[in-house]
Amino acid sequence: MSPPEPVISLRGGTASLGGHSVLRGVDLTVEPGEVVALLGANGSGKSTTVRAVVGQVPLTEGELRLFGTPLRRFRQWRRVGYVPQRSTAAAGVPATVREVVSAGRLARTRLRPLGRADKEAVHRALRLIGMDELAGQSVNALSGGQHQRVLIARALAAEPELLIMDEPLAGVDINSQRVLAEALRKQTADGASVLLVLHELGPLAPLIDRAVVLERGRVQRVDHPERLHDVACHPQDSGHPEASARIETGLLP
Ligand SMILES: Nc1ncnc2c1ncn2[C@@H]1O[C@H](COP(=O)(O)OP(=O)(O)OP(=O)(O)O)[C@@H](O)[C@H]1O
Repeated sequence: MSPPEPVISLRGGTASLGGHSVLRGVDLTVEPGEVVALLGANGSGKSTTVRAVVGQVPLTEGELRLFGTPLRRFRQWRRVGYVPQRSTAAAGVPATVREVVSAGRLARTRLRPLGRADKEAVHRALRLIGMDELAGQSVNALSGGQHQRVLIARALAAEPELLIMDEPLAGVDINSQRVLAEALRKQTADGASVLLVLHELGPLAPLIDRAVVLERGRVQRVDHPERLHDVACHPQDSGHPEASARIETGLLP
């Protein structure tokens, strides 16, 4: 039997934005069930890499496959959940938390009314992310961190096999970070694969199988869990006093 195809396979990904070369030959693989973190300093190309993976930034060179299918032929977007870098896309819309999270089912329902399975998936996502008590509240009454959690719940409601999140911890307090870590642990236990852009690993550290560190649009290095765990959890023991600061920029010693 041949091994399963990687969920994401990017080879030599090259892209330009506004006439500037932003990705310069990025290789990135996410195997089924893996949790991969993309780290790196501001402007190193993390968001552009994930936007290329979801087809929002065209590659000028390189090859990208999702679930084994070249991107140009890939149509199964309901298998992919994407949470963009902190956005207020839902603000200003006269909608409740539940309604925004229900939008995560659109790729499955195609504007048909939500069925029982859809409602259950929405309820599960709200509970997973600790927003069930706020389900009936207007999204305009939410704080920035709560907003971020709603967008994460919207992605989870789609029950994606691949979850891609760009800085999901930004502006989210430590308790909510733990809630998110637990939600992700459950997703991966159910077989989901995850690609995360992070500045700090925080409570997500134990979940991460591999960290790909970008520098100026290239992969600078790939780190494995033992090392990540040591540096994230015991920076003072790593022999590098600035280790905890460095992990925030992806510049591990
Ligand atoms: N729309 C755009 N037009 C021109 N340049 C852009 C555009 N978007 C991003 N860039 C540039 O591309 C480079 C990579 O940006 P990107 O957002 O991918 O970095 P990042 O690693 O995600 O950074 P951060 O940690 O700050 O979010 C940066 O130099 C940025 O200025």
